[in-house]
Amino acid sequence: METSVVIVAAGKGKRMKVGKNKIWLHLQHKPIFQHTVEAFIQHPGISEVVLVINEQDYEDMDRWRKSMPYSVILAIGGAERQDSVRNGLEALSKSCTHVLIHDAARPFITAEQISGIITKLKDHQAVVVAVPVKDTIKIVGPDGIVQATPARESLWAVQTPQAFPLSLVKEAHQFALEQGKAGTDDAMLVEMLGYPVTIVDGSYENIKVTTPDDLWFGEEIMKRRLEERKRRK
Ligand SMILES: Nc1ccn([C@@H]2O[C@H](COP(=O)(O)OP(=O)(O)OP(=O)(O)O)[C@@H](O)[C@H]2O)c(=O)n1
Ligand SMILES: C[C@](O)(CO)[C@H](O)COP(=O)(O)O
Repeated sequence: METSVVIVAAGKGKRMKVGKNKIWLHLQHKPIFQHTVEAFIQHPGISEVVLVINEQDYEDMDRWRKSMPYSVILAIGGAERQDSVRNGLEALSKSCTHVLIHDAARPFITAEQISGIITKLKDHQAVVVAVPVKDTIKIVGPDGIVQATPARESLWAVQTPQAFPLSLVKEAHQFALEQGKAGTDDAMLVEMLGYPVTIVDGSYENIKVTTPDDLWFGEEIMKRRLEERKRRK
């Protein structure tokens, strides 16, 4: 089993409202995407890292990559996240058998969570990190009227990483492309092929930095983790 990671960083960051791709914003003096890349690069279970970026970020990203003491493969993203993932999968080396797919915008992923998903992948087809939802979720119609309230016990908020055998996730993306299907995560495309997807416990800290309020929350998480690390030394 040779496991790689595809980290997608080719979004626009529109909801962050800073006029540029949010992955360049800093948390604890480091760009968001660098925290994410380092979580995987330092993990013994990960063989290679493919970072999917915007074409217009290529020059800056190439400069950043050359200044780092580790190797990252760059690939160019597409219009939607699904297109970026597909391009990233194509950039993986021939020896790769399994892949984790992760959002660059989730820099709080830990080594323990990466290990957990890799271990689970040894005897499951598809594995996603998720947490039970804390709020009551309602299905609301376009008229603003509540249509249903699903039982909370069965609702999980799904995060990344999501992990798959490479051949399976490639087949799922190819199927979606041919059928014109879109999924908001990669597991959804695998579900369309009829394969079971298994949950592994995530963390409420593994947020996707999406809106401005996520930045101050993220700073607090990073600061606390750094202090804990210092205390342990
Ligand atoms: N065409 C796209 C769209 C998204 N992403 C990546 O997918 C992850 C999750 O997407 P999201 O947080 O929604 O990022 P953005 O698309 O950048 O945000 P927004 O929807 O606010 O523009 C991010 O790491 C983002 O860079 C990508 O690689 N290619
Ligand atoms: C893949 C994902 O992070 C799982 O929660 C999420 O669906 C990405 O969503 P977005 O549409 O890119 O915000």
